[in-house]
Amino acid sequence: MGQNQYGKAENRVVRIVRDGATHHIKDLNVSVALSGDMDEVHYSGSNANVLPTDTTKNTVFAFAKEHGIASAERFGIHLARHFVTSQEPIHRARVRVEEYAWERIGTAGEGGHSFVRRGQETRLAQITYDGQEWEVVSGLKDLTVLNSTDSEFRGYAKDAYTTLEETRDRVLATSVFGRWRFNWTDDAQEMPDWETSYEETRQHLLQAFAETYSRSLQQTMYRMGARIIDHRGEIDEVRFSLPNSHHFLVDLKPFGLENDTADGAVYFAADRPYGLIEATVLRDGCEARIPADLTHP
Ligand SMILES: O=c1[nH]c(=O)c2[nH]c(=O)[nH]c2[nH]1
Repeated sequence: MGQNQYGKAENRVVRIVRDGATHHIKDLNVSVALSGDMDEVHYSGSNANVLPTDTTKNTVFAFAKEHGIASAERFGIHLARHFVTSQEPIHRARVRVEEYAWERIGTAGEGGHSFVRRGQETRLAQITYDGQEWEVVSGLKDLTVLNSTDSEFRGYAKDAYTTLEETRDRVLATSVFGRWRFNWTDDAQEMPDWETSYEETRQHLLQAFAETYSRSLQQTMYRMGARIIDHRGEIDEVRFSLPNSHHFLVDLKPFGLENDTADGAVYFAADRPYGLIEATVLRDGCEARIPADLTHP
């Protein structure tokens, strides 16, 4: 018997808090994975150590009511602690959360109960607890960004199969899948403010994307990670997976039209294949722990 885990995946929990006529919404997709003393479950079929996945599902919904959802991370911490400390055979809990953002329609008060889904990105959080140490990895996916200039790609290695033309002015676009690991690992440490941390980290990432004069997506990506490490002391590791969403200049010569970047051009936005540029950026002295090929949930 090798590594094994079980739990209920993708519990879609929506919590509404009423503050008079102004309502607040948290919309999560929560996946629980438990592991521990489970060999017999697989060998003999004894379920004595198995807390049903149905129970883990119920716990997610009950905790949303009992404890509220201050943040995806806080909620995941509550759940992981509960499973590991209340069930002797469970030695480790991993809670993955996707959070969907809602934006108020109109002002709080009159339109205080009307929301429109904010489609920019999905927020991610993964909380792992083994009874002693915490690991919190937060992040986001599907945050699509584009620079319409200040991006070049030239001076690269060439061989017999190279046809790509060098460019000093291209569109740089990607859909950010980023994760970052916190150095909060112990209950004795002061917990970060998860909501502020998320908003600020997201902002640093966007700012670095916008402000970097790019010689490659690799360089831009490194700047995004380095800016987070420089400004957010609670984060030790950032991992990015960035598709290079190629925008090719269309050849319009057959129609007697020049299609030149300098005075605004027409591009073909190709969806595949795409370059896939990935890296981990680390604080000095820290080790990489976010698996390179981790996907969600
Ligand atoms: O930013 C880029 N990095 C690459 O490694 C690469 N390769 C390529 O064909 N275009 C690009 N662009």
